[in-house]
Amino acid sequence: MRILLFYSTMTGNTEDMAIDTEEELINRGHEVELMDMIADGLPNEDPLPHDLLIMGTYTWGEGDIPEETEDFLEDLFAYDISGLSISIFGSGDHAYENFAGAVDEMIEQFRERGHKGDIPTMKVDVDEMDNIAEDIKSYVDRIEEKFLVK
Ligand SMILES: Cc1cc2nc3c(=O)[nH]c(=O)nc-3n(C[C@H](O)[C@H](O)[C@H](O)COP(=O)(O)O)c2cc1C
Repeated sequence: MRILLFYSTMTGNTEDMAIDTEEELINRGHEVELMDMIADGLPNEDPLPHDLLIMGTYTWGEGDIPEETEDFLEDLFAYDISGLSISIFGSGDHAYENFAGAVDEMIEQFRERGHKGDIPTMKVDVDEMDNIAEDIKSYVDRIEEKFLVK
């Protein structure tokens, strides 16, 4: 599959998850473009021709989507995303009431804009960040089960 993988990060956890996910996807033969939501932004071209759009975000405030992820979504929602294959992951901290709440908020926003398909997700706690290999493998398993046309 041709995959666009975007992430936003403040202290690097979500970036680490994005890099490991990219590596796992490449090892399985997929073509991945890894991009930073702030530094790279959404390409001017229509993102729809890609087979899959994966987005990673941290959570801010009280379960909120960080501003840079919001800005990215605003650009993305200029397109008709209703039929887009998407997946969302996030890093969070169970010390907060709303664990990785930005992931759920993002799903809500996609639903509000007419996206009806399944959205595979992965959430990882800051304390588990040193040991994410299994999380990443099972996440990519679920992505392939859902989207890979055999
Ligand atoms: C001010 C602040 C608010 C946060 N709020 C939440 C939250 O509501 N839920 C959560 O799961 N994590 C919350 N976090 C934790 C971050 O999402 C977590 O540390 C994450 O791994 C940071 O990702 P990054 O390293 O990619 O920037 C918050 C962190 C800060 C500094």
